Amino acid sequence: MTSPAFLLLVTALLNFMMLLVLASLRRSGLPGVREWLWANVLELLALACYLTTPLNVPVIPILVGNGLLGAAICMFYAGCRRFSQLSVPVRPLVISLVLFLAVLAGLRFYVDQFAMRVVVTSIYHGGFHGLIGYTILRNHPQTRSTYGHDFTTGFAFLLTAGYLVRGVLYVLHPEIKFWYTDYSTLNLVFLTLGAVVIPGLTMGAVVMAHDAILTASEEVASRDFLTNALSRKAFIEYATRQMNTAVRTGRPLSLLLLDIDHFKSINDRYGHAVGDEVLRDFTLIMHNALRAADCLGRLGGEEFGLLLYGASQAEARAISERLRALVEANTIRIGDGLTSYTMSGGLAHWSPEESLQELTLRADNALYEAKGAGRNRIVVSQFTTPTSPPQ
Ligand SMILES: Nc1nc2c(ncn2[C@@H]2O[C@H](COP(=O)(O)OP(=O)(O)OP(=O)(O)O)[C@@H](O)[C@H]2O)c(=O)[nH]1
Repeated sequence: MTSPAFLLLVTALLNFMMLLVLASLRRSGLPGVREWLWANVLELLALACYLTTPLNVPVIPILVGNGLLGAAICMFYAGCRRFSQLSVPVRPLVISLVLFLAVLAGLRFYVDQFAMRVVVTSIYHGGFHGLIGYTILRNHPQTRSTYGHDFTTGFAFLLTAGYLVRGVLYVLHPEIKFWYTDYSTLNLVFLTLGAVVIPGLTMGAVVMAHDAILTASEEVASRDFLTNALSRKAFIEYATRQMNTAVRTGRPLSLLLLDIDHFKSINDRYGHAVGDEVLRDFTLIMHNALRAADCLGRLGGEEFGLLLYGASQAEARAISERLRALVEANTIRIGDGLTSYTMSGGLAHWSPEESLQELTLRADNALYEAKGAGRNRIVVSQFTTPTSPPQ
């Protein structure tokens, strides 16, 4: 038969299993995982204290057990804050826990008020679950939906509601029996819900952590290691997406292909390491000069692609010229001296009937022309409608 003790054992088992799952994330180095692990350990210890209730040593379940469980939810909240790159308010957390335990001690050893203890516990835990839901909701990634964040937020708010209902119920019916000896359906429902609190939240945390790991590895895979510009593959994917958006919105789009002039001679003269430094310096100039929406990709060697979304043909031309002038005016320190380098560019303004390949070909031809015309210049490709062959 289902009893409160049996439910406590099931909770402990669930907890232990989630602890093992969480332990697999220790190596990830993600902030928050350590606190979530501690929350599960503390909950396991709290459950062990509750199981001693029949021994009739009230200090163990009431003060030690509730203290450990209170600390577990504080730890879980701290983990959520650390995971969301927020600081942990250690002092307020400790004060809230001490106050909570002081009130519980008063409600047991000065006036023995079981129902009031349940109300206070419900307010304490309900409040923390509300804070957990709020923290995760506030730090939900802006650009995509993530199941882990949605689940954790929803579950935490649901638990807040559950605790509030329990609190209100005990205010209205203070005659309800002591939980450990109460086999009523209502008590068992509350205990069953309580059993899934930390394991459920931990499951949400694990899914959020997996999402963060996946996002970080996607980011690494899409970036060029040396310059941090987008890799060729990621740039083409990004350009394709932007082109589809431009088709929908009718906003202008330009592609600028950039190439550092005489880069081979920089390598030959100063060595490969300095060549690498020039590549990094070049990317830095671009990133400092561009808007976040303008995307730079390294297409290979010393050739880069820049997608200018939303800029008219005249604007794209002015931006390209400004970038060229910035590179020309820039100096880079090599050993004791300074040196400078230049770049050439081929600019093509997108016409809606053009594919990405056709646009790239035009920009590439313009770049070739810029090199042939003496380098350190931007050549603009003009789109011409292909004429249909005579009938
Ligand atoms: N340091 C360094 N060099 C690279 C890297 N990738 C390619 N290169 C070098 O870039 C050089 C490109 O040389 P070229 O294609 O002849 O171009 P260039 O010398 O800039 O001549 P123009 O483009 O005609 O002005 C080659 O020597 C490659 O070895 C890299 O990641 N680091």
